[in-house]
Amino acid sequence: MNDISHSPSAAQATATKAPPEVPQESAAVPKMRAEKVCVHYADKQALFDVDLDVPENQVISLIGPSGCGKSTFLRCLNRMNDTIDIARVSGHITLDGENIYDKSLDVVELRARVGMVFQKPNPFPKSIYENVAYGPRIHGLASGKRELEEIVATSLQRAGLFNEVKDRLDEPGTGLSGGQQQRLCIARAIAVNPEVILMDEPCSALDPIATAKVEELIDELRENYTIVIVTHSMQQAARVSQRTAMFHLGYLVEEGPTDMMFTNPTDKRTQDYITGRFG
Ligand SMILES: Nc1ncnc2c1ncn2[C@@H]1O[C@H](COP(=O)(O)OP(=O)(O)OP(=O)(O)O)[C@@H](O)[C@H]1O
Repeated sequence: MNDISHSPSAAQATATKAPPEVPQESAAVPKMRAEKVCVHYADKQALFDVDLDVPENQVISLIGPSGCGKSTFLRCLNRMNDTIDIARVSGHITLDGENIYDKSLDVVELRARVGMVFQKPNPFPKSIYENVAYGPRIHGLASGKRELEEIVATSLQRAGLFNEVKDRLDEPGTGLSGGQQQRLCIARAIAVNPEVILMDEPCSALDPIATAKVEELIDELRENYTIVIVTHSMQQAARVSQRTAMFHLGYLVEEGPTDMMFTNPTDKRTQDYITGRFG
């Protein structure tokens, strides 16, 4: 991954314009920042010079037609593309200002800080308890059995699942309903204290009631976590996210407050996509 020099940030530009006598408020520093991110799968380029800020404690939706690169971009944020042999990533991505592609960075640690929830709920073939306890145990987050039990209970509570499973924690996670399994996967992600949660179409395999529960949960989680969600549902993007980024053919078309993106997008491709003309 190359570090690329870049032009002054918007924050710096704004700072230049501020009257000198007014104390400058520090501009909101993004939790994550992507600059000039390109991804190739072998010879095929899937992302072109993507610049995107991920604001802290907000939900940002990535939208766009199938194959436009949303999941590829999402996977850049916790280096999941490293697991794809033919994938090559260039550009610069930071988490709290730190280059996540730095050679000295521990990728396991990064993936604990930037957790991921996948399209299809994928609990381990273990008990509900073990699904949640596994991460904290391998990351050494609990000093003993009691503390581990507390982490499991708190994570299940935060994922809105505790009351439904508290009496059967030793039953298999795979025995839960699809929606419960997805909330279990969210509890598993939360259990290792992430700062950012990446969600790749987390509701696409769920029915409307389970979807509503997960959406409600996403809204609650925003208080403590930064969330990036890939979704095909315009309604879902509108319901859960404060900001929306529109991708098309590997390019980031535009990004802005969700209500603006859905009522007054500046790019015709966004307009066409949200009105169902393609995708
Ligand atoms: N593992 C891979 N190997 C080769 N090409 C890939 C791989 N993953 C994605 N691609 C290609 O990269 C491009 C972007 O795919 P990506 O899955 O990121 O798009 P997407 O917007 O998330 O699509 P969808 O909405 O259908 O999930 C597509 O052309 C896809 O075929």
